[in-house]
Amino acid sequence: MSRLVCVSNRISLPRKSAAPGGLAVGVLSALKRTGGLWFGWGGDTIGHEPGDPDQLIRDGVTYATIDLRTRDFELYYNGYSNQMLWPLFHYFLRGMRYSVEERDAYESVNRLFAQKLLPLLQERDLIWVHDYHLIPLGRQLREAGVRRPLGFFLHIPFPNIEMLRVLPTYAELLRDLTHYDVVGFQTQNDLKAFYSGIEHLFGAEAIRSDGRIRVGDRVLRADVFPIGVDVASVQNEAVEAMSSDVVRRMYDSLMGRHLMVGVDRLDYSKGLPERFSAYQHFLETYPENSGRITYLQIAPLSRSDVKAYVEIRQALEQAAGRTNGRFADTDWTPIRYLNRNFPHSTLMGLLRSAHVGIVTPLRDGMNLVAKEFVAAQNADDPGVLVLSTLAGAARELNSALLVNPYDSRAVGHAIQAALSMPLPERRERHAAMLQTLKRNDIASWSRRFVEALEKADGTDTRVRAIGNGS
Ligand SMILES: O=P(O)(O)OC[C@H]1O[C@H](O[C@H]2O[C@H](CO)[C@@H](O)[C@H](O)[C@H]2O)[C@H](O)[C@@H](O)[C@@H]1O
Ligand SMILES: O=c1ccn([C@@H]2O[C@H](COP(=O)(O)OP(=O)(O)O)[C@@H](O)[C@H]2O)c(=O)[nH]1
Repeated sequence: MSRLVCVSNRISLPRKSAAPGGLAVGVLSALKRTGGLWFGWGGDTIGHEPGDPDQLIRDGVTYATIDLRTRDFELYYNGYSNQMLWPLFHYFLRGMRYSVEERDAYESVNRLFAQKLLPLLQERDLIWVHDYHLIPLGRQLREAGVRRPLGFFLHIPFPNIEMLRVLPTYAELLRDLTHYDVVGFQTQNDLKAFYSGIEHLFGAEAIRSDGRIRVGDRVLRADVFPIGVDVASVQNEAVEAMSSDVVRRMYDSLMGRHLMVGVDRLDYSKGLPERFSAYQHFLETYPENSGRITYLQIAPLSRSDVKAYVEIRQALEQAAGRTNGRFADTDWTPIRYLNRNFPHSTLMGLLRSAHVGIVTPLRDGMNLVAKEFVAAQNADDPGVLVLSTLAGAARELNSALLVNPYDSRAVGHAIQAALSMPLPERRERHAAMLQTLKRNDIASWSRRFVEALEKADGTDTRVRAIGNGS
């Protein structure tokens, strides 16, 4: 029997409320199914010298955390990961900057992760590395002698070679990815973009007719593994949260108005200023909605030390203030804008209470909130999802009202269409999306990826599954 080892920059410890990020939600669900080890940065402390990992065991999952030095946090996390790779991979060249010092810190923090992880590894482990912070980790582990199957999953979009080439070290990045046995992406588009890079660097002959990639004596599998949600658990959370104090108070405060909800980390890729403009456009074009709709935007702060995130925060405060200043009445506030995070279960209740779920990122790897909105609905009287075509989730949720997030007029129209959609159409769209979500849920995401890793191993290494989840 093998053990699953997940590695990610940030991990979500069970004693804390879940970190507001899809990666943490997804990895935790995967590990709860199979058991295993989750290794990474504890997520909220910096400044300590990284020693031996702290370990905590809960329900078959071992959480092993290390600290990050302040300088590493600055250069590796705020710098290279979030001011170079994040904007580049989301096609925002404007917010991007390259620094050799940050690139070196990225490399050395990956080496630190490899060094601290190595003593925890066991003979039959399957190792699954997550996301852009840790691309070089596979090579580092190979250099340290690890021969076990190594998988990598990218939670964010992968840029086409014409965009990737902007990165001075794009060739190293592509080469690093070839040290894994399985490389997974959210969508077919991301996979195609990866192939464009492989072809550019190694020639078309590196891509075999079965889609596998051959580089030197290594053959790897690249494929699409769209992350999903635990539909039953979201539904249960949502139903239970409806009677919680927070959701009831919010519901009562609506006084019968329609509710539109958005939930996004405060990140420029989520398209919040454009969404606020679209809402303003909607209020101007359809004035009959004045006083009859409340837009609740939950936007927990994220990466607050990075300049672009400070700027977006200021811009949004002003935009929300402008809309409320212009349209509010003595008994009505058009936008309720909250910079705080909520427990996952409470959020599911808020999503269930909404007539409209608004998810309009300018670019997003997947967007789990879009999937959770659908899963949380009452199937007899479901709300309507307005979804950006530029979110990975749009590939599967094609019965949502799909919009271009830059087109504020179209988004405004979609909000109006959502509010006036007849019940039979709402049910039909919701049923189609729910079926897709059930077919491709979080368990099938992790099962498919782990099976691909097992095949890479070639021996009987099947991962132990806890309970009867799989
Ligand atoms: O850890 P942070 O810097 O606070 O950021 C939170 C996470 O954001 C990103 O999430 C991505 O993964 C989701 C699940 O696959 C996906 O739905 C979403 O589109 C992505 O943006 C980031 O990729 C994670 O590494 C962060 O932990
Ligand atoms: O206050 C919050 C805000 C978000 N989330 C969760 O964080 C995840 C966000 O994932 P998504 O893929 O939508 O975006 P990301 O933040 O990872 O880019 C979803 O599961 C949300 O339900 C949460 O639990 N509490």
